[in-house]
Amino acid sequence: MGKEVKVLGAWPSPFVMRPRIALHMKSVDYEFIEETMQPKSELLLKSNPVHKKIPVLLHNDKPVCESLIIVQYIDEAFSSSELPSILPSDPYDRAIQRFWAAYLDDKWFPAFQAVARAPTEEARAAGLEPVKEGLLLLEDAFDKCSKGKPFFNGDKIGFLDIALGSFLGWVRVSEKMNNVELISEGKTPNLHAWSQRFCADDAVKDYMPDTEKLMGFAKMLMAKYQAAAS
Ligand SMILES: N[C@@H](CCC(=O)N[C@@H](CS)C(=O)NCC(=O)O)C(=O)O
Repeated sequence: MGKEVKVLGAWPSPFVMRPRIALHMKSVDYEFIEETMQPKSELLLKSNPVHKKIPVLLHNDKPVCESLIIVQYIDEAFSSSELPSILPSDPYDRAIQRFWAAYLDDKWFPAFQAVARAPTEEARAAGLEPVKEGLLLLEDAFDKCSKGKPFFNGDKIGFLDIALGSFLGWVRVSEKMNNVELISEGKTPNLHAWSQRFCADDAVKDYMPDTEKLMGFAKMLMAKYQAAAS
C-alpha cells in the first residue's frame, strides 16, 4: 500500500523544501515523488490544475497546493501536544509571520528572480538593490519577531523561518554568481547568524541543496533564459 502522505516536487525548488521541512518537524513519514516538469506529469496537472506548479501535497490522495498553504495545512492536520507547532499560538504573532511570508513570496523573491533574467551586469547590479533593501527589512523583522530568541518563531523554527530559510540555497548561489554579499555579518548580522542556525537544524539540513549542485542547475536555467531572449 502507498504512503498516505506524498509530496510532488523537485530538489532545486525552494518552495518544495517548505512542506518537506514541515513534515520532518511533525515526524510524518511521506513519499517524495520527483516531478520531471518537461513535460509536466499527469499527476501534477490533475492535482494542481489551476497553477500547475510544485509542490503539491497529497494527503490520502487529496491534493493541497501552494507551499505556504501546505505548511499551514501540515501544522493543522498533524497537531498534537507532543509535536512542535509551526505557527505561533498568539494571533498577533501569527499575523506578523504570515505578513512577512506573503511579503517574501509576493515582493522579495520576484525581485530576486528578476536578477537572473537581467541581460547585463549593470542591470543585475541594479536588480540586486531591492533585494538588499528587502533583507534589511527582514533583519529588522527578525529583531521584532524573535524577541531575543534564536529563530523568528522563538526557540524553534516555525512558519517564517521556513518561508525565508527555503530561499537560502538560492541566496548563496546568487552571492557566488554575482560576487556580492546579500546576507552578511556586516550588513545583516541577525539574519547571518540565524541562517547558520537554520541550515544546521535537524528538520532542515537534509533538504538544503548543495551550493555547487544548485549552481550547476542555475547556470543551465540562465542559459535557457538567454536562449529564449535572443
Ligand atoms: N506560489 C507557489 C510557487 C511554486 C513555484 O513557483 N514552483 C515552481 C518550481 S520552483 C514551478 O512549479 N514552476 C513551474 C511553472 O511555473 O510552470 C508556491 O508557493 O507553491
